[in-house]
Amino acid sequence: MPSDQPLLDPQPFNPFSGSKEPLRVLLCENVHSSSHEAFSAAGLQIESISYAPSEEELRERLRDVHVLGIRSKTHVRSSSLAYADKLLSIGCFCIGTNQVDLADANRRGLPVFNAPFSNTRSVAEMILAEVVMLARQLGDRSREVHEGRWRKVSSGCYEVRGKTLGIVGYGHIGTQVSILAEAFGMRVIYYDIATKLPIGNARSVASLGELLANSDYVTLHVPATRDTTKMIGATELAGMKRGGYLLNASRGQVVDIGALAASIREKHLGGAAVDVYPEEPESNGDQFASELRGLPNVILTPHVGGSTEEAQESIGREVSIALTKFVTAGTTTGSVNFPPVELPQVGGTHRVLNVHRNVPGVLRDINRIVSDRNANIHSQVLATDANIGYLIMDLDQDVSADVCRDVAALSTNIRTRISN
Ligand SMILES: NC(=O)c1ccc[n+]([C@@H]2O[C@H](COP(=O)([O-])OP(=O)(O)OC[C@H]3O[C@@H](n4cnc5c(N)ncnc54)[C@H](O)[C@@H]3O)[C@@H](O)[C@H]2O)c1
Ligand SMILES: O=C(O)[C@H](O)COP(=O)(O)O
Repeated sequence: MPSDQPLLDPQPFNPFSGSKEPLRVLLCENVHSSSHEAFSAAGLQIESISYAPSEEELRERLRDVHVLGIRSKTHVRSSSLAYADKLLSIGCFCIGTNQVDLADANRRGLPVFNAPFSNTRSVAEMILAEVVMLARQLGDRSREVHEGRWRKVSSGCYEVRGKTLGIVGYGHIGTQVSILAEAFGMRVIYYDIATKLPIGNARSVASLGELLANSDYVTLHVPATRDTTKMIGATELAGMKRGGYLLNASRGQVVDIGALAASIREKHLGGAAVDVYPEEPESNGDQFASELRGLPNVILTPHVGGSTEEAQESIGREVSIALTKFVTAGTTTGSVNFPPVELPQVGGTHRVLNVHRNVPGVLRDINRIVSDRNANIHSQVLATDANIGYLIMDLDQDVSADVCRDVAALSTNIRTRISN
């Protein structure tokens, strides 16, 4: 059972990061081994598992873990974080971070990192491949020939040249898809809630409805948010062209799967390519159930949009470097839920890292502690957001442990440690 000591209470100085206890990293969901280099160089001990642990298993494992690495399927909720006494940081070895309670991690002083670009191109290439596969019904033809059935047909099969691709969410992936689609001779329109620079000849449209009504292919590249949940349901599908195609490699909850299956069965849509689902199996070999199984011209893939050797290798390096920079130097640049701080360390000093509640007077209290110890601050930087303040300071080595202990005892303290 978890201890009843929630982390939001001011903690006594926990010297684990300044002591000789080895730091441990838990990597879930087959995070690429390219991550090991940075972790090993920083002296972290690595444990890897191939699956997404359940909430209960994660809570148990987190008791003894300093750094957690996950991909898109491991849910990290407040109920797990509440008792993760040793945890310093979380790395999402992917783009999406909706699987982590980012606000709660922020309040607990835990920066979360991701890899915002490393699998972008892989997703975009898959989408273009699927546009052609849908246009030519290649998924069905391939299955038939595998089954020994020879069906050479042209009816209902088209070129993509001159057709309109509608992109919902014109961010990193959406713009890459836009470039590749134009190279194929497609017309591109897009809809985004933010004003975005059109790439090439792409044109923005004013509403989702306008995009759906004017596209032969609609591809979704939005993040999982409250607004994008079931953003494509029965009404939106009915608003698409008869014979149009829907592609979803964003997040499962963006599309109402029942409505999509009905639209295909009723032959309103000509096909769909789906990579992500509201419920996904936790590991390879698990059974997968969906209303979409067996429907004509529906390509189903097991959330592999970002699963290429190039992307995974690059993500492994990028996120492990960000995590080790945070563990060793407190750097939070690139974190998705923390104020960005990066400070070159002054030689011969110890670095104190403090996360506190963002209320007036904290810096004054901390500087008074340093001054009472007759210590010299070699460098100091503070950054804040609405909830927390994040402070790095380099101090004389002989006073750092005392200062750290006193700062950790402040009522505003969330986490304080010495990185080295
Ligand atoms: N299938 C996969 O393996 C895979 C791989 C990588 C990413 N993804 C998913 O793709 C998503 C997009 O990735 P990205 O790197 O392009 O993200 P991004 O943040 O660069 O772009 C997302 C775009 O969506 C826009 N947007 C947000 N809400 C919107 C709304 N309600 N309506 C219209 N536009 C909206 C944003 O303004 C932004 O331009 C990720 O959040 C992730 O969930 C899936
Ligand atoms: O958010 C992402 O980058 C994608 O959904 C890929 O996630 P994965 O690493 O679990 O394949």
